[in-house]
Amino acid sequence: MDAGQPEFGKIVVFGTGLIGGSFALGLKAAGAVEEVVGFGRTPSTLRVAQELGVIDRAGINPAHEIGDADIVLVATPVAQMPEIFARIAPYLGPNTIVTDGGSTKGDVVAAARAAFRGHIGKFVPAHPIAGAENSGPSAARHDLYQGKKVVVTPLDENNDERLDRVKRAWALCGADIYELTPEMHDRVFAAVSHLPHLLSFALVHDLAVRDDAELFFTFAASGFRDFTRIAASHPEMWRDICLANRQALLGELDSYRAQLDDLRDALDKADGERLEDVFGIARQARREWAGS
Ligand SMILES: NC(=O)c1ccc[n+]([C@@H]2O[C@H](COP(=O)([O-])OP(=O)(O)OC[C@H]3O[C@@H](n4cnc5c(N)ncnc54)[C@H](O)[C@@H]3O)[C@@H](O)[C@H]2O)c1
Ligand SMILES: O=C(O)C(=O)C[C@]1(C(=O)O)C=C[C@@H](O)C=C1
Repeated sequence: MDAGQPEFGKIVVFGTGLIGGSFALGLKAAGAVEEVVGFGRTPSTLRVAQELGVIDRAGINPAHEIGDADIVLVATPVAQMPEIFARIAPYLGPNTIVTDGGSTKGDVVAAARAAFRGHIGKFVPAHPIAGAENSGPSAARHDLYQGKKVVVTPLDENNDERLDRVKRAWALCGADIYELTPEMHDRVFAAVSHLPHLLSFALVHDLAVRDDAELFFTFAASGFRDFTRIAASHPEMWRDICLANRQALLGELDSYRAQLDDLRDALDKADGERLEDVFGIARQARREWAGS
């Protein structure tokens, strides 16, 4: 690498929203990329992404953009990825590395294997553990990944050079890099991300469909705000995540229902000791986790 020369030449981003856009802005802020080309579902999103400086230009034909790209990041809802992988597979160049930002890994890896076949080593799966309830290019931030974790789930076919390039790109965005297997990843995030989103959507939905919903929302305060921030997240994205990881999520949901049944039983019996026990263990775990 020449002094003053960005580490990456061309980066292609499919899905220039919160996750893809923040990756592009993070690399730009680090002076680590020459050009960012965006592909989107709608021209208006790409126009906004370009106006905001998230991308330098919109791509028109993958056949002209993939072969000389250093990294192709696919950061669309996960159900869109199989078709995108199939579209770009014929055009991978000798140095092209494909990665993704999807919240689930088992389904994404399976889709990549089906599309890339003998070239699967060029696909390095990843998941930034950073985000927000906001979406689209206007939600993208150059510092979204600063001090946050990115989980890479390497494949046996990934060589060290490709793995290191993907890790390096995320590190340049300010992230700390971790590794899990795709299976372990999906089991963990079913519990600590996918279930909480499902519960938050469920609570707000339960209130929103009541005839007197307004009464409840009028008086809902900071506890409700904290519990439900993530219910403002993108429905399509969360539909895809829940369906993609539904086996692990069903397991976590069953375990949570058992916990609720236990609390219901304690309430029914006016068993304050049991309630305090559960609340106490939860409080300590939450405080230790949050460092407070
Ligand atoms: N939001 C989060 O907190 C978060 C965190 C980590 C990972 N993720 C994952 O990152 C991915 C993107 O999420 P996001 O929050 O950036 O969503 P987003 O809605 O902000 O951005 C996604 C973008 O993809 C575009 N898109 C949809 N289908 C497309 C297609 N077929 N081709 C090209 N572009 C397409 C959309 O128009 C949108 O601009 C998802 O897979 C999600 O699971 C999200
Ligand atoms: O901060 C938020 O709004 C998020 O939901 C971020 C969050 C999560 O923590 O669950 C959501 C999905 C991801 O794949 C990673 C991170």
